[in-house]
Amino acid sequence: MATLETAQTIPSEITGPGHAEWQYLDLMRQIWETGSEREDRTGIGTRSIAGAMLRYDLADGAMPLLTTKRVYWKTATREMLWFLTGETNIRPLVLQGVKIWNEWPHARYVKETGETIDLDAFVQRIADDEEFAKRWGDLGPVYGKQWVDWPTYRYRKDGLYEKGEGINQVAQVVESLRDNPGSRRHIIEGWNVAELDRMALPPCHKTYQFHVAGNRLNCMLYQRSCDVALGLPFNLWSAALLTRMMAQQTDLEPGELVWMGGDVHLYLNHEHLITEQLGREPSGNPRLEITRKPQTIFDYRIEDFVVHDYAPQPPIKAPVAV
Ligand SMILES: Nc1nc(=O)c2c([nH]1)NC[C@@H]1CN(c3ccc(C(=O)N[C@@H](CCC(=O)O)C(=O)O)cc3)CN21
Ligand SMILES: O=c1ccn([C@H]2C[C@H](O)[C@@H](COP(=O)(O)O)O2)c(=O)[nH]1
Repeated sequence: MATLETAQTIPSEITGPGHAEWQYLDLMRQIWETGSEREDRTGIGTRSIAGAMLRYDLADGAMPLLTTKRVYWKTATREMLWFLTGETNIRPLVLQGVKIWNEWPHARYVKETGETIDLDAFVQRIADDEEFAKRWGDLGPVYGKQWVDWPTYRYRKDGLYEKGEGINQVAQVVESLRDNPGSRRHIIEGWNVAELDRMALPPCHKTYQFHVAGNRLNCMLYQRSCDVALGLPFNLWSAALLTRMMAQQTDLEPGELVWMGGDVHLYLNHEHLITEQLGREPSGNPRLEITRKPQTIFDYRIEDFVVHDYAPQPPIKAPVAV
């Protein structure tokens, strides 16, 4: 009875033309129809536009989780928890069955050793052989490292310098949100200019800024480069997830997620995905429940997250551009 009543009273803004997911689908259509075609680093080619913004209200557990294809939110959540550990080796992800970062270490291994090992065999070796993983599974000082252990240097009297203590930006932002909510400096930055050349990929979701409005916590993410078909569904989920965890830790209510993209593109070999997905309509309103309040932002576990009301349309597979 209660369910039926709820179903009948859902306002049209939520299920109909005003569904928040149309922002994503409209962006996809706009890029495909008007984007400028260009060659890109991966050699695949994209259609691309400069600058875009998406806004999602996170009140009442709402999440920007796409319903027009299945998004593997647990995979994205495991990746976020991995960032928060400061880890940059893919082995912990591999051991949890998360495959999204495998292509990059594999490509480096093949390039540097000249050995022709296929991706699955390489990944199996990362899982089985800790020493091998240490040597070949690292992505360099990517997100996790910069977020929780941004390197510093101390200058000595003799003119040389030595390593200082790393900076935990995530912990600092939790503190500043608690102690100085009105600050305009609640920023987590991944773009460490001096270390870009050692990263497998320079950060895409590079700048997170938090904003406290009353008792609500808003988050703005600037993403310099965005693979709209494969990356963005993950990036939206993860940014909203981080916002929710931050809000819980600072006793604030989740507010709005404002996503801003720089080079926002679709890969030319994703045409089948795009055509299929643009023929679908969003439906339903998935919600995230966090079942426990951990001691700190670094103590969340995958079991703490439960998604309700997620009945997506089928997944649409597409190759990732390496
Ligand atoms: N070209 C490109 N696009 C990206 O989105 C991307 C990169 N490179 N490099 C670094 C990370 C890795 N990311 C990835 C990589 C693969 C998938 C992917 O294949 N997703 C599939 C299956 C996911 C799964 O099996 O769990 C999907 O259908 O979403 C998504 C994000 C996001 N990033
Ligand atoms: O979280 C992510 C990580 C990566 N991407 C995409 C964006 C681009 O298509 C590539 C990165 O290539 P660059 O040449 O370094 O821009 O990966 C994403 O969308 N989200």
